Amino acid sequence: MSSTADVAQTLAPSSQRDQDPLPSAAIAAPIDGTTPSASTTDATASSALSHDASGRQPAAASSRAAELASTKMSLYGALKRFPDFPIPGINFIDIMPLFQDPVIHLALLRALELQVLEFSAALAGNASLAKPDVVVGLDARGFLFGPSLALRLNASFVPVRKQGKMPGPCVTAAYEKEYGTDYFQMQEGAVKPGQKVLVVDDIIATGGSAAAAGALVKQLGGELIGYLFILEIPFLKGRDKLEGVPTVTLLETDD
Ligand SMILES: O=P(O)(O)OC[C@H]1O[C@H](OP(=O)(O)OP(=O)(O)O)[C@H](O)[C@@H]1O
Ligand SMILES: Nc1ncnc2[nH]cnc12
Repeated sequence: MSSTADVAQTLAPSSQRDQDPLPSAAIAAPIDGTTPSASTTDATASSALSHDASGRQPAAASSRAAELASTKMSLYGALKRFPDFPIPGINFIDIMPLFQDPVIHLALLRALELQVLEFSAALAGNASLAKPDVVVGLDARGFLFGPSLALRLNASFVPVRKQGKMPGPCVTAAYEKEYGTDYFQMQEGAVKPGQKVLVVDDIIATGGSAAAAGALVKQLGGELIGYLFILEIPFLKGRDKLEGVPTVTLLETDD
């Protein structure tokens, strides 16, 4: 009899495709290859993202793109899938191996930073957009990298949790996901009215979880400036539920 480990398969790289941009200058992050610090500013990001007078990307931008492409290949290589988990018919994509090896873990965080910079670059100069004040991570896998990413972006981290896990007054949203119904909550006051919020999670499948989180952010008065995911399953059309909010994913697979 085969164990679940036996049926785990490494994901093959899928083709890259255009993705909706995150807002310009929305997210400041270190791009110079040094250890990220919490003092990175919008000015740091926007100067690094500027195109030169001829309209070409500066060397820093193209080397960032090359680094991102190569890192994505490594990340794909670490993912595994498990057919018929947690229920028959679901091809479960396991992101946990990304955190088992410190080298891959670091590469993931770096790739997330680079990805948001890539899309920020596409809209550089749009003054109405700003870096997030808050990174909101979804229970439970969004907690694995949300706080680390928030630190790199010099933003706060706030959780969205499954119902009944947090004390005090909460706002609640019901949602459907690929394999069932659930309820998400945020603590009242966790996001202040007018704060710019980036919602992050490991996977967007049907988009139900992410849409519910976005609804909670808006209920608290936050400005939802974007979504960021490690992996998208495009055939499930999760983006359709996100109402045109800028959405970035590092990787994708329909397999
Ligand atoms: O796009 P959707 O169809 O909503 O599916 C995506 C969500 O499903 C998974 O979480 P899950 O609810 O299984 O919880 P977990 O993170 O606690 O394992 C995943 O981590 C996403 O949050
Ligand atoms: N296919 C899938 N694999 C892993 N996590 C998921 N969350 C929703 N769908 C999933």
